[in-house]
Amino acid sequence: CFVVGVTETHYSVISVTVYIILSILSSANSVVNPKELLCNCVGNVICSIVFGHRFENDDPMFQLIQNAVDAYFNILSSPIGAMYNMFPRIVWCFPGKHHEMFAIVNEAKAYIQVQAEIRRKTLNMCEPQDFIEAFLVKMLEEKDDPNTEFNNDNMVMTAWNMFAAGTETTSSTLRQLFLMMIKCPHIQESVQKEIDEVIGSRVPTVDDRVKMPYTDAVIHEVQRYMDLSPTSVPHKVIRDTEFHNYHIPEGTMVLPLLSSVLADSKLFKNPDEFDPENFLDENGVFKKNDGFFSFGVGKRACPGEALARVELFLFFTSLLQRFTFTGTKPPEEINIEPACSSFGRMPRSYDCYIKLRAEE
Ligand code: HEM
Repeated sequence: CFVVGVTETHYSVISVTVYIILSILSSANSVVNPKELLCNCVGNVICSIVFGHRFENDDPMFQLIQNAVDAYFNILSSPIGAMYNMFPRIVWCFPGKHHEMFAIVNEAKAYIQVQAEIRRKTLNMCEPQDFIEAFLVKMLEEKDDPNTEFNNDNMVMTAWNMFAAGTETTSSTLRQLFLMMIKCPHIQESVQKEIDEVIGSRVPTVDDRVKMPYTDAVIHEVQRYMDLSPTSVPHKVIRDTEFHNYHIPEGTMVLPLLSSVLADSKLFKNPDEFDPENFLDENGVFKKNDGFFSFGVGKRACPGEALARVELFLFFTSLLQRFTFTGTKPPEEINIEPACSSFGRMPRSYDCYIKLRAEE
């Protein structure tokens, strides 16, 4: 099956980074809200994987997908979304914005389907070029297996899931990362110092991460502190289960409370504070922490973790290598506490200056 290796991912991220840097350059030194910029670049990484190429930001098909993801998250974060998650059949019968959301998500899925039809005609079984082609190859290989999961519906759904699960999560984390840099300029300076020493002016690579414990610790700590998905996603117990003297009957819905671990004072010093030292030992070496549950844990943990970690590292270092982020108000007035929605904890909207470091 098509596996997105680190190298392919790396090149997708880097090619998208060039565009984001160019977009920032055109608005450097003026006030910007980084949301659209970051959503577009993360969205284009998923496009590179699913469709095999990136889009211009004003491409109508790219905008269709971005709007579908946006509508999906707006509903997911709203009370109607929370109600729909619990009582889908009842809420479906009521009028409301969720119907508009389903309509636009269906348009995005129809686009994925059209792209699959185009690829079906010229499919090279030996060299799939993107996720859709790889899925089609698997469908053909397993066409005689009555139990195969590789069918058309699953192709469309998994491609859409890459957008739904892999864009807002990563771009929100990036927004929170840069917000923390604005709030804590001394931390931003230390990250930039490490970038200058380890990477200099060349293009960052994933291999740099092991040589950059401080930067890695900052990224981990931002993820821990922001606690993007406090209750993870609901799971259902598939058989009667005994767990720590509790009997959990088959069919029970279970919500893993990731926050209870991410904010455990036995695992993290001052868990309510933002402190990269949580992931560093006394010699400044990166220290793994078993309580880092931002991507969930176990068999159903996030399958996009490796991709997300590459994106966070490469976008963060590529941008701080060239730019410094500063706020439009003094750091002490900046609220870094993520806003709670029914879906998760999202960074607050903010404006900032993105200044070229060469001009500092
Ligand atoms: C910073 C970025 C991300 C965070 C914090 C994150 C976090 C999570 C969490 C907490 C879960 C639930 C795990 C569980 O049920 O225990 C999850 C599931 C999932 N994530 Fe991510 N994720 C991120 C990025 C991505 C990316 C980039 C992709 C794919 C391109 C992705 C695809 C998925 C999918 C498909 C699931 C559902 C897995 C299942 O149901 O078995 N995620 N993610």
